[in-house]
Amino acid sequence: MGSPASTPQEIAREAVKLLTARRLPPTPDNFQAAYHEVAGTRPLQPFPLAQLRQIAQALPERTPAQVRFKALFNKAVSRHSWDDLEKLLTQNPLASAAPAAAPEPAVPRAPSVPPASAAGSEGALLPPDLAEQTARLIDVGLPLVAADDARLREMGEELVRYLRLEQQHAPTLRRMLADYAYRLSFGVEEQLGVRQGLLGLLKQVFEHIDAISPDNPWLRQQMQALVQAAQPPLSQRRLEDLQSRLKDVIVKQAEAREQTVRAQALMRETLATFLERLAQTATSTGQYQAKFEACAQALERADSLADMAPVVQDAIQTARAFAVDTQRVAEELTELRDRADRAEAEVQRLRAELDQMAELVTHDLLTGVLNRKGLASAIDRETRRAERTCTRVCIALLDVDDFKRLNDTLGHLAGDAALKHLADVARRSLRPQDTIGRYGGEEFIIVLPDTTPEEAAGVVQRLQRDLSAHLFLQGEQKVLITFSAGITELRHDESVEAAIARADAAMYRAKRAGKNRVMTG
Ligand SMILES: Nc1nc2c(ncn2[C@@H]2O[C@H](COP(=O)(O)OP(=O)(O)OP(=O)(O)O)[C@@H](O)[C@H]2O)c(=O)[nH]1
Repeated sequence: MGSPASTPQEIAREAVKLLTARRLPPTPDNFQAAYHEVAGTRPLQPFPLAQLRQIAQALPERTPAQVRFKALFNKAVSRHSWDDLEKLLTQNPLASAAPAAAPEPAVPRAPSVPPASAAGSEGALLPPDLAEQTARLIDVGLPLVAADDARLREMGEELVRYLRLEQQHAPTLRRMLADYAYRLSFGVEEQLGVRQGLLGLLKQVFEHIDAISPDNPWLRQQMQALVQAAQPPLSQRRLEDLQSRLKDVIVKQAEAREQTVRAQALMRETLATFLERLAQTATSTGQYQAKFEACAQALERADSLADMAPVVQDAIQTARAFAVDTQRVAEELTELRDRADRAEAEVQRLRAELDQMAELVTHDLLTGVLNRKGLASAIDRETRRAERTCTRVCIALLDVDDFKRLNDTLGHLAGDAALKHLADVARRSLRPQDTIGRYGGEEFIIVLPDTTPEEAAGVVQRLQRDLSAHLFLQGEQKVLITFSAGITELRHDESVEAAIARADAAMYRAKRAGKNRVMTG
């Protein structure tokens, strides 16, 4: 070889010579190798276009992030750009954080996290307060979202632990958050499905109970209220109310069923015995009557004392048998009376038992709101909740104005309907967390959790406005129902009775001040 080749033509020529000298066939690969050897350069690997296109085709496209990743991959391949491919494979979160196990299913994902270099945060540390807030956010939600998913709970707890370390590495945190969010999206969807399914089931159960309920207007009304109450949105209070109403329904149903069964059994038994005795008495009386008549005829026909003697004997025997039979009937009747007495005692006992069961009922029969007993437990529950959550709870005592006059002019039934109207408007007007109950006669109590006396006054005044907007209809007549109210805050260190007495005193002040107003005590 002379002076080193410097132009491509010279290099090519030298390369051909080299192939000839080595007796190698001039294939493109051999020529390329000889060319680089002469030029003293590194042989370039050809760009594996076909193989990369094959890989691109196999890439999944189930999530928006995957679709984006595939588009970028295809673009880099079309441009034969190793640089773009390298960037894409090393910096894209989808490539670096993809779960090793199953491929990602088609679930909506949060917009993908920008590449670390783009965010300029590679290796950046999270401010401690932000880390703690994020940890709390995840920690607080875990019992709900991971209740039925042990893996999600594990991932959440791991994330919380990591966030509570002294420092967090941004790419690691990004990966952990992406994995958690990905799994969480399933968990939330599952929980929503379960919730909807349960509500549907509850509604079906209520409708079924309604269909088999005895024809009792109160029960029917309660069942309809239950079906209505089992609609979203649900709250803990609504569920407690549902539970308490369902208890009432169960007690009432048991009561109605037992009463019916007992009454039917007693009636059937008494009737059967009565008919049996009637038949017996009729038969035996008829038989004796015939015998006595036969004796009388024989006596008439008898001419002598000797003829009479057997007839008399027969008559005496018949009379004795009649007496024995009568005695037996008397004894049986006494036994029947004893049985009736025992049945009566049983009915009394049952009635006492039913009275006891009625004690368990927590809702007012007329208006459907809580009764005194239900109110007592609602107040107790809210007081304890307020203590636990360090919040305030108020009660408002409402007394309908001039109710006696309404009863006197429109009748007692209209008075009843007016109370029901008030309860219905109140139920619609009050906030979901408030509870109303009938304290007695024309008095109602509203329990207002997490409320100051001023806010409570606002709630009650809104109810007054709603009552003016929804007049009570009695036939053609529109009647305005007003009430006076006393409001007080429940204190932890006093009895409920003391608080009610204070609300009552405030309510009386409202009456004296001209009615249809609210006072705080
Ligand atoms: N229709 C009906 N009336 C009731 C019921 N409970 C109590 N009442 C009547 O409510 C009336 C209350 O009368 P009062 O205590 O004099 O009060 P008022 O007429 O509302 O007068 P003020 O309270 O001073 O506005 C009485 O006549 C009771 O008989 C009920 O369940 N139905």
